[in-house]
Amino acid sequence: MSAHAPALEITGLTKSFGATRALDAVDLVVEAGTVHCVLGENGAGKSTLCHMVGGSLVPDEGALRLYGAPYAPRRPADALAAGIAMVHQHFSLVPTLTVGENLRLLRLRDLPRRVARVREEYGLELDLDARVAELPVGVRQRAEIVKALLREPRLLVLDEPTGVLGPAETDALLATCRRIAGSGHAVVLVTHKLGEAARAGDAATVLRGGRVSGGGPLAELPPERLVPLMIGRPAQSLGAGTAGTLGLALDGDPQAPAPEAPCDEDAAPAPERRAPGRTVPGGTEKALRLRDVSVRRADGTHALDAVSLDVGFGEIVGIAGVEGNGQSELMALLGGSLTPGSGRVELGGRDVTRAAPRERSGAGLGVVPEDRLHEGCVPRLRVSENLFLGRLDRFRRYGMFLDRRSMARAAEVVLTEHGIRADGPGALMASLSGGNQQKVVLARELALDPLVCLAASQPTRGLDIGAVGAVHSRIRQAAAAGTGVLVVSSELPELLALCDRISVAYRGKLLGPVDPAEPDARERIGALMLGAHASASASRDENGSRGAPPQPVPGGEPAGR
Ligand SMILES: Nc1ncnc2c1ncn2[C@@H]1O[C@H](COP(=O)(O)OP(=O)(O)OP(=O)(O)O)[C@@H](O)[C@H]1O
Repeated sequence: MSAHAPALEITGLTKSFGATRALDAVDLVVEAGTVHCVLGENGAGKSTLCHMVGGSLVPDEGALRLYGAPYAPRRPADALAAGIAMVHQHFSLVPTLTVGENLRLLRLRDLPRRVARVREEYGLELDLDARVAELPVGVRQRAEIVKALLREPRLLVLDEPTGVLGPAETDALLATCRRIAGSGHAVVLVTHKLGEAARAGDAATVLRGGRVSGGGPLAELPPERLVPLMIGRPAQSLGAGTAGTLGLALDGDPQAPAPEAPCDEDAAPAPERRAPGRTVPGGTEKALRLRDVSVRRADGTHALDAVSLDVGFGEIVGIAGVEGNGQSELMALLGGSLTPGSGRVELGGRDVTRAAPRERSGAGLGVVPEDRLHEGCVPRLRVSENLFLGRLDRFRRYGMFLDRRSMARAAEVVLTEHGIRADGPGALMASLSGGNQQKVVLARELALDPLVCLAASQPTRGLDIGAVGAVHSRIRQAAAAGTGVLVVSSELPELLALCDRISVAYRGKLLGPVDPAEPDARERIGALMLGAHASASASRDENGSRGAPPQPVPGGEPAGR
């Protein structure tokens, strides 16, 4: 190892998958003692690059050097042996085991000491006895990060680690990155959030269509310069709501007209903020109604505790809250994978409490789950099949044969409309980049006919800065057409920009609601997230009935724990 050699030096890295050139002669230098951000739109090649550094993919061409020495990993074990730890977009923990059992699989010496060190040094807490399958994705992600840090790596590669983390966890992780860099090691951080890059990064490389479109020290790359490198249009073309969701403060006019080049947002124009309270006549019926719904966990604690919630036709209702306060169970309940112990779920006045998932989507309940790869799509099926999952009968001839050609044609239209990058409708879902998989699931659920209610968890998680605005526009359009929309999000700016009202999940209850138009909405939601009841009305539940007011606590622990 040479004293001044870069931590990682990549030259001419090239990788193709069939006809898709995912990376094309990419050069990148990560200096030791720095955090290097890799930025770029969905499908730009960021994960492919991480996989090659981590040894799970072998380049077609190009070379890597690690701290000055040639480095050519053929498998993940080679990367581990070289002192590289990876946190990928998709989870690697075994879901049926506990967190502790998963960590023991690493066969590291001194495991308890290492766990204690990571806890103390980085402030990353973990319940070692919790079963991974029962953890919210944010906590699972934290476990993945702890697992990587236990190896005390000299290069840490994080592929979009903060998407599933709450604000406090994100802060802790970014501080962790800085600490690793401060100790002379290096971090490669893939993110869509320019605010995070600016806070934690020293330098950046931007990829576009598999090539390097620019880069340099982040001090010299303000958003005005980075955004065009990433998406080929100016930063001002992103609306203020989109910018907020991405943790990006934009100078200048956020409502500046979009450029002439076609883009996702052009395909779905909509105002940045909708008029509140718009409803479609529907009598007293609601698009979605939950009444006194309770769900218990295996240990007997309440994941949902007598929750009542109404989503009117044409209304966008947000659910904020620290992850682990019942949001996952609420989504599982709406998707039909969880049946409540008591209570009732109605869709447009129809009882769907015990309806199977297929029956629900047939009745007009669109669900975008938080873990779309495992719950929202079938990775081994084609993109076209995933787009029309549950509605394949539409393409049957004589009641049995699938007309694949007309299905592919219909899928092509959706891919273009939603700006989904895939090697055609026949590509396997597993071959799409994470952001493009997300777009497929959203496109499918938005296309339900009828669409009475759309329940979406973290709808813009993992999407690039161009796609976030397009998804917000589509959600507003669906509401304008009369669909009731429920958005569960850990991004408060996203909820404030989109919703007519916001409730807060806290220990299995829904507190509020809060009107996002109120000047102190952000503070009130923040207080409710910590269990405080910001005002007398805020401690009413969604029915207007008063529940037992929660006691303020120093931190939003998971429900019932
Ligand atoms: N195993 C594979 N088979 C076929 N194509 C693939 C495979 N893996 C990646 N690709 C393609 O390579 C391109 C780059 O994908 P990659 O996952 O690296 O993008 P990304 O920048 O990480 O995107 P995102 O921000 O959405 O995660 C995409 O067009 C993707 O469809």
